[in-house]
Amino acid sequence: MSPDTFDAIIIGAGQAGPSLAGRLNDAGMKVAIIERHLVGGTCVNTGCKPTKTLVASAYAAHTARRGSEYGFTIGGPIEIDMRAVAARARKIILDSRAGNESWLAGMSNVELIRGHARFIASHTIAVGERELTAPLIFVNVGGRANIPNAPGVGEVPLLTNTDIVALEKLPRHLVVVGGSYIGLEFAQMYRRFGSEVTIVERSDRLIAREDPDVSDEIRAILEREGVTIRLGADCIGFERRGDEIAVSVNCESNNAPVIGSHVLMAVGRRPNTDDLGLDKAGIDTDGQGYITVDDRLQTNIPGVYALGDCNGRGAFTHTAYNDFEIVAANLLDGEDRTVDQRIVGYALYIDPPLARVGMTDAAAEKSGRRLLFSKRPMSRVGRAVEKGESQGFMKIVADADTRQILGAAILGTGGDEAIHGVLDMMHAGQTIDTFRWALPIHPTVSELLPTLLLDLKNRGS
Ligand SMILES: Cc1cc2nc3c(=O)[nH]c(=O)nc-3n(C[C@H](O)[C@H](O)[C@H](O)COP(=O)(O)OP(=O)(O)OC[C@H]3O[C@@H](n4cnc5c(N)ncnc54)[C@H](O)[C@@H]3O)c2cc1C
Ligand SMILES: NC(=O)c1ccc[n+]([C@@H]2O[C@H](COP(=O)([O-])OP(=O)(O)OC[C@H]3O[C@@H](n4cnc5c(N)ncnc54)[C@H](O)[C@@H]3O)[C@@H](O)[C@H]2O)c1
Repeated sequence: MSPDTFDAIIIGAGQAGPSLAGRLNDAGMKVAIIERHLVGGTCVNTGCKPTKTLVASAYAAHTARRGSEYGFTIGGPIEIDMRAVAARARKIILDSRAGNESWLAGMSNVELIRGHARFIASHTIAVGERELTAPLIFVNVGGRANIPNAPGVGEVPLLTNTDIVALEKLPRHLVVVGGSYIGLEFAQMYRRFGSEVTIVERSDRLIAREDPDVSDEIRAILEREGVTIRLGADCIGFERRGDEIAVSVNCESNNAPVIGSHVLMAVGRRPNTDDLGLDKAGIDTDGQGYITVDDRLQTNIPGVYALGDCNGRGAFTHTAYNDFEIVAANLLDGEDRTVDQRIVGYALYIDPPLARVGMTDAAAEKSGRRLLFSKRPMSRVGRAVEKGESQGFMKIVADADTRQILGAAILGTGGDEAIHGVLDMMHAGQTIDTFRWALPIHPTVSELLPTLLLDLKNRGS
């Protein structure tokens, strides 16, 4: 049987694949896009979309409970209907997935093939009985929750993001293993829905890739809402206790386990590359299974590219999408775009959100530059005070010699939007002296960014 020939094959219909299919289709190329599970991938079905939808429900409930602070009362306690909450998320998922599917169906040169794809040679893919070949192959297979090999794994039910976004029952006590993006978003959300929540984190602080002041403030925000935090959990293990699960935190016998009704595992992701036949194609990976790519996202095999979470160069929807933009610009528009040109920002959607761009203070200090710092509490941001949401702070670190912004964090209301002012200035290569003269709108969180720049000082001064 000779393989079906295409101009391009895309494996995975997540955050890069469908957009790339669209561009290749418009260029008149014959394209196969292969999806083994749900069109839209993680973000649409079990990641960003359902999570942010659930965060919105939790925020509404939290604000309703704070009614008296705003001058209104609600006739009775706030009751959460988890079936209705889950149904709202499900609708947004299904609408988005259907939108993606009809978009792909409308591409006349693109065939969507359902099934698990694996390489059988460097430019040949098998899907079930069918074989396909193309000079260009784009791997966009994403990742899944990593479940570590700890005592009790396989013996007790453990939830991942896939299960928890569809939960229709309120846990009595949710134990969240991992205090980073996934763990923190679900921890606060479920506390607001009414569960008892404990975060169990191995490191000695939450979201340890951020600066310590960010970790400390996030901890304080969560503790104010009644989330229990157990840090330094270096000996995770699970055991059934009747209907509940005992999660051991430390191995010392005097350290009591946490007893929960449900356990969410949020200890990182692993790439979906172990069942892809990469060895048959001779495609290199790193020690953790991420596909090795150059700055133009090409693997060691010419014509084979890896985009999105599976290349280890980003772990966000916007980095996956930007991978598509880079590859499309280089192949179709005659541009020369590279991954190292991008300045990455991201947001952690607790409330208030943490928005970040560029370097942390710690990374800036390590770089050996002469630095300027500025920090302002959200209690001195009028818009935050007026909204009754004044927890957190905003801060910027800049290079004292080049006068360029190196990084910023806004842990505060509206921070996920306001950070783009900094991100855009950094992208445009502008200095603090240009940004300082931008005329912002009052009252906004962004209006304090120029003021923050005026306050930049050496750490000692
Ligand atoms: C709970 C959660 C919340 C998140 N929230 C955010 C957020 O707010 N903002 C943000 O930027 N990012 C967020 N992310 C991360 C974001 O979802 C991912 O970075 C993004 O989905 C990566 O896109 P991708 O295209 O690389 O992979 P995916 O979206 O995972 O898509 C990969 C696709 O490939 C398919 N596939 C895999 N192997 C094969 C195969 N062999 N054959 C055929 N098909 C295959 C999969 O079924 C899947 O559909 C979140 C993630 C999680 C888990
Ligand atoms: N808002 C967003 O953009 C968003 C939201 C959710 C997820 N995501 C993406 O999903 C990815 C995965 O998120 P994540 O939070 O699962 O992973 P992560 O890699 O960001 O953090 C994992 C956390 O688990 C801890 N940990 C690891 N092993 C442990 C153990 N045995 N016991 C206790 N703690 C342990 C780590 O110290 C770390 O704090 C992120 O890289 C992120 O890009 C993004």
